[in-house]
Amino acid sequence: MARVLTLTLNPALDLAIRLGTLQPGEVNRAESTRLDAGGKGINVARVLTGLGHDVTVSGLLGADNEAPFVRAFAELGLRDAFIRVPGETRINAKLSEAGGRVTDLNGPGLRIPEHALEALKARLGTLAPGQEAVVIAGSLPPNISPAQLAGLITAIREHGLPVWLDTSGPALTSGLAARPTGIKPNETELEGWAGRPLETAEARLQAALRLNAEGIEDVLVSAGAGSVLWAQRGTALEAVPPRVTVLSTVGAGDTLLAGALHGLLSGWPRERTLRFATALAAECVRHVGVGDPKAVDFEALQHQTVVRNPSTGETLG
Ligand SMILES: Nc1ncnc2c1ncn2[C@@H]1O[C@H](COP(=O)(O)OP(=O)(O)O)[C@@H](O)[C@H]1O
Ligand SMILES: O=P(O)(O)OC[C@H]1O[C@](O)(COP(=O)(O)O)[C@@H](O)[C@@H]1O
Repeated sequence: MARVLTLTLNPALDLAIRLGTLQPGEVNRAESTRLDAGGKGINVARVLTGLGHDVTVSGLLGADNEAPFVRAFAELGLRDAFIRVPGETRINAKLSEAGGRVTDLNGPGLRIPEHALEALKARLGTLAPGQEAVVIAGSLPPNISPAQLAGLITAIREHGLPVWLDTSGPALTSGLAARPTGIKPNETELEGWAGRPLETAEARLQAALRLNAEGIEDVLVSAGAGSVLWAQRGTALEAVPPRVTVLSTVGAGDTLLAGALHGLLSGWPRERTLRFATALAAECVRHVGVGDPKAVDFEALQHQTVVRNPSTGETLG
């Protein structure tokens, strides 16, 4: 199994709220609420450690409400290398309605003192050697610039490590200039990079292949229940997720990325990797929390995942 470092610059406590139908402007009575340590890099770490990898989590964490994170890291067996910053980590509300609609309300996050980013860079200098892959995932805190993110990617790439980036907007655009090895945009994030709507499968395929040509080896484009497109060094595969009943889509993108990285680090063929990652992400949306490869029907979910060549439509496997 591999050693992996995940970086979450803007973690969050996820407040999962289940309710029948949201009545905006009214008093709503929730069926249940649950607070979990979250943020994209931490979710990726959750999945990877569950799959047997040796995972270190780092980034920038509010010192004033760190307890749920510290507890989660200890329970999951994650090595905690977060830099503590003054203040509280944000709380992101996730509303899941009975009909399957999920609404995310994500906070901006903490302002980061300059010395904390310097401390993180110094820590990365000691953490990076010996890792086999680094994942940088999630939004940026309000006063960390996209250029600073690009600087972090460059510094890690200088250690000769593959870097996967999952972010959006200007952070994605700027991060791409530092040539991460892989990215996992959803359709909207890919359109944000392209600067125009990508309405057809062919337009999304061409955009992903263009990113390959610009030096991004792996481009994994997710589109919810629709499909996953994986362009790798100029050739593409596509998967259609199995049909499942949606309870919470939070963590699905993180699960997809972690599942793909697991296959890559395990040296699996691409078709197996894409099938596994797509099915694991579909498993995730059936409940609160990340995808569980030990789910009793996970084998069946993989069988129900269709993997095909997006150019010819030929089904594989
Ligand atoms: N309704 C759904 N049914 C089945 N699988 C889903 C569904 N929504 C998401 N997934 C799985 O989760 C992956 C990531 O979801 P997506 O919404 O595209 O990511 P993100 O959360 O990053 O926007 C999809 O590629 C798919 O495998
Ligand atoms: O950093 P951002 O973009 O605000 O996203 C943070 C949110 O992303 C999550 O990691 C979920 O991500 P995905 O649903 O895209 O997998 C939540 O835990 C967290 O609240």
